[in-house]
Amino acid sequence: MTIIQSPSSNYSLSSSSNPSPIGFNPCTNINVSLFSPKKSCPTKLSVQSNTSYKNAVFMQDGAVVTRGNASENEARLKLKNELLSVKPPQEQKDGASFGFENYKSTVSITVVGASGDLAKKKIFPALFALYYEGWLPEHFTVVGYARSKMTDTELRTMVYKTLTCRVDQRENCAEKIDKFLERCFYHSGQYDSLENFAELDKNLKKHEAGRVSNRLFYLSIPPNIFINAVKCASLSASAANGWTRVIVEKPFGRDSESSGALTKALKQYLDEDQIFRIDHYLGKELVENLSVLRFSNLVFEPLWSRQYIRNVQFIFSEDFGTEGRGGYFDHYGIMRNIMQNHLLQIMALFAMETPVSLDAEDIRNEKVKVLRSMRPLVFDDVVIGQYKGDSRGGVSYPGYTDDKTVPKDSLTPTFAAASFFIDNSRWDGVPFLMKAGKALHTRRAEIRVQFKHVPGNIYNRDIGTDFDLTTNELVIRVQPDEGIYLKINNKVPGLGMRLDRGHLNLLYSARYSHEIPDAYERLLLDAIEGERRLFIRSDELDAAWSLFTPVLRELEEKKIKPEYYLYGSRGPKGAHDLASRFYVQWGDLREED
Ligand SMILES: NC(=O)C1=CN([C@@H]2O[C@H](COP(=O)(O)OP(=O)(O)OC[C@H]3O[C@@H](n4cnc5c(N)ncnc54)[C@H](OP(=O)(O)O)[C@@H]3O)[C@@H](O)[C@H]2O)C=CC1
Ligand SMILES: O=C1O[C@H](COP(=O)(O)O)[C@@H](O)[C@H](O)[C@H]1O
Repeated sequence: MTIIQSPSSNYSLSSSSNPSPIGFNPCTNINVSLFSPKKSCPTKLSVQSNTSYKNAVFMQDGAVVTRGNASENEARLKLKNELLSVKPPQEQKDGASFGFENYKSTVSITVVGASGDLAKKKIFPALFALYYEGWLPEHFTVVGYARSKMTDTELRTMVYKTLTCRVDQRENCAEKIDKFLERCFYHSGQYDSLENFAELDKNLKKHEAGRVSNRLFYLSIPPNIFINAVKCASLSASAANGWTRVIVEKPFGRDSESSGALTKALKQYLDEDQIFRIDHYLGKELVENLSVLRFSNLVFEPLWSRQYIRNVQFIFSEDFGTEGRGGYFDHYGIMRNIMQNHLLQIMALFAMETPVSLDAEDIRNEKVKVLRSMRPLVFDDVVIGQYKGDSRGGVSYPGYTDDKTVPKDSLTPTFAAASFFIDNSRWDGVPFLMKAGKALHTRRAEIRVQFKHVPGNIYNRDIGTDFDLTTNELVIRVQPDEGIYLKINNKVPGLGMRLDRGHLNLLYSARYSHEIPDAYERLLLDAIEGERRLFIRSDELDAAWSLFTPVLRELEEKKIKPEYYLYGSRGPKGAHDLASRFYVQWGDLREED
């Protein structure tokens, strides 16, 4: 039995399914019911389905209101979406009939900056994947908004070119694409025009057709126009009788001051709980799994402290440069682009205490505590690098400053390594190392946990002299080839006694047949459902900037020259020197690791 409490009303949604406590069991009947504490409201809405889900029955107070095909997940979702937005009769505009139709709500998703790179690359494909898999509410509309002139048909053609059926071997992809595109519309307007947003409002109302309207605005535009767009969306196009939420893309400023100013400006027009600051790394499957791994496995949680862990590493590398985005990148650099947000967020999740519950506020409270317990970075904790051109095997690779949008004398780091300490009782003295770089030898993102050596190890003489080789290491590979593996020492089979290092390996592609959803799918769905757990709260953001701002300022004021490294290499030597100060080796040094 699960109970979902509606954040916006006094309703709770309970669902039960027998006898499958975990996961989806296709051979069960399900009951999903809504209980309202207010007497004037219907007391029970439910769906019952037979084993094939062919003829699910949706009921209100025991009377059948509709029938239809439904899988268990779809039925749950449908009821959840439908019922959580129910308003008691006195709050309904017409105040009269209270049939099932009146509870129906709709979600309008406006992609602001629809003509841009992120919208095409990530947002439209993610929305389609959600639609394809049945996660979007029954009534939804997607509206692209930008200055470019486009018709609905032109938008659809543009979106169509970005869509693929993410889920392998699934049927009806073309049909689903057509159906999805029928829900997509375009509205041209300026980002700072209240009038243009008022026209958008009219357009949205047309599609919402009198239903309870919920509106999500995805700001996929350059940061200098965020505030204008938020102002116009909020003043001219907020939902009249449902929720209004805004997803804001990074960068959230470039230091404590600018971030604080952005937050202040956003809060002139929105409440904090309407702002969804996206960090797409929090939507990645393996990052989502971090808490599950730790808090639901007895074998890990007791080891998660200074007592057993020697150091923790957060590693991000890309095997391509800034190609095409150099202009944007040069203003921010790798520390703002990857470390201050993606890696730091993962680190906070990794190191937090057990939250009181899985509620967004409980989790974010714990993350803030970690961030506030960390020592701000100082100059000596940081190594910076910049890639230069190389040619190998007849191919030439451009240097960072060869990018036409980058100033020739740019000192912007494309690589950085840094060491952190969390001054609390759990982590006192444990180095947390981060490195992030572009144009390196490989593309990967991972968390590496290196454990302490076994004290008085009776097998020492069978191990050899390189004790680092015997370190137990837990690797959480966020991408690519998602997986979790633990390096252990093992006896080489045979009559002698020789140890080597083996991997206990949970490779996702071998274990799970489902394709892993893109991070944007999870985050968009969460925003639609009002789930804030994976979005950044303003105090988290402040704490994150406090850690980085002093050192970023010092690097820039002193015009510190980055250490150069070749395109496609493993990055500057300084990163190794930084780690060795703590008697640590980066775990990704060896190819087979
Ligand atoms: N692209 C990516 O991979 C990522 C992007 N982001 C963030 O997402 C947001 C959108 O990124 P992206 O799609 O790459 O951005 P784009 O540069 O592609 O801009 C999006 C749209 O905004 C409009 N626009 C661009 N520049 C201006 C301007 N100076 N004044 C007014 N309108 C402008 C254009 O639409 P029109 O002219 O039609 O109005 C453009 O199509 C940014 O905040 C970015 O930092 C974050 C992570 C990754
Ligand atoms: O936020 C950003 O992330 C991407 C890397 O994201 P991934 O999901 O492809 O790993 C990075 O390329 C970009 O520079 C940065 O702004």
